[in-house]
Amino acid sequence: GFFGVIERYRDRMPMEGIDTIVTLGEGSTPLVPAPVLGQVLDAEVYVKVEGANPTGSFKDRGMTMAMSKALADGSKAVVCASTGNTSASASAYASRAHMMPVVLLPQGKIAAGKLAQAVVHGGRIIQVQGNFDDCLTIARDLAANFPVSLVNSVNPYRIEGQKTASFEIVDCLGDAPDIHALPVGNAGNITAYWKGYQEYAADGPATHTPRMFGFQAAGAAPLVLGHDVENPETVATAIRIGKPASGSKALAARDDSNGLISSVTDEQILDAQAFLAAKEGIFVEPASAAGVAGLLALKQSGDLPAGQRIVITVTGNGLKDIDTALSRTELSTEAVEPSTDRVAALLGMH
Ligand SMILES: Cc1ncc(COP(=O)(O)O)c(/C=C/C(=O)C(=O)O)c1O
Repeated sequence: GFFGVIERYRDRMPMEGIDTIVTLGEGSTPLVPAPVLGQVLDAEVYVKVEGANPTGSFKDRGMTMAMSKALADGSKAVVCASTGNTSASASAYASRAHMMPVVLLPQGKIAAGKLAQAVVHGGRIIQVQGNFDDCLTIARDLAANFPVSLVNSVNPYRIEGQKTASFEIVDCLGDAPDIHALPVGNAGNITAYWKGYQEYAADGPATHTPRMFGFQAAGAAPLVLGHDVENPETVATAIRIGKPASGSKALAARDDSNGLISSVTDEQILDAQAFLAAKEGIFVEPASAAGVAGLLALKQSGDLPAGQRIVITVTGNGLKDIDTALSRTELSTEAVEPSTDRVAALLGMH
């Protein structure tokens, strides 16, 4: 029947005090084999397509839990800072729960698709003249001083919901992969995956945990540099974050899993986005391709062991940010009068 991630993994979720589930049927997303990418990486590669969630990103997994808890707490409004996908998801799930979404966005740095989502769901949208980190500081202050629930990934219920992606991967593959690669911004998602894999290895069907490979954009890589980045810059606006709220947890996931957190350039990110679309038929927004870009770079430098089973999470749907995707496309469209012969001729069909 109609179910989301809470119903599917209810016995592993903190349901205390929650009796109404706010859900849009999130989760159960495709785990797509990527043979072309596997060939290049000399690995067995699967892509976890999180853009297939109801609002087009992995945030929905966390939002169903955070919104259900906010409803249980009697909140009338929720607040979040966002680079776009959290606000899109919070707006949808808050509307579903008849709560007022308040979203704080870095002025002028949000992809059009994501802004459109917050607008149509009727969120109170405030563009802050600063970056995501400034927005998060304000959101946390508001939640601390006013009766609104904070639904950023510092909210543990977000992490609880997002860990379900690891469960799905293990349930599908029969065990954990050797390596799990994904983008890292505010670092909630890598924290959630690691938690899920640990839980499933402790008392679930997994016999081991994977190495966590996180990738940041070179212009927004505080976890690689070892210090905050005051003015993060990247075309991958979703991960244009300089002070990751879950940074210490991400470093723990890296160390405890014998993994790594590295950075990739905007060029590498956009090349990976184009590769995925052209060679595997998977269209993701720029930040989502950071994991693919990172693995390609590791292979290039001889730092990727061969023959591994690798899962790469691509975090958001390509439709969120079509301007960036189209900004580089060499392929031009062709116009022709309405005649089959003309079209056939254009296509070289004789
Ligand atoms: C497409 C996409 N890919 C990767 C990330 C990084 O995840 P985290 O490391 O858990 O932050 C985000 C994050 C977005 C926000 O932080 C927000 O929407 O406010 C994203 O939208």
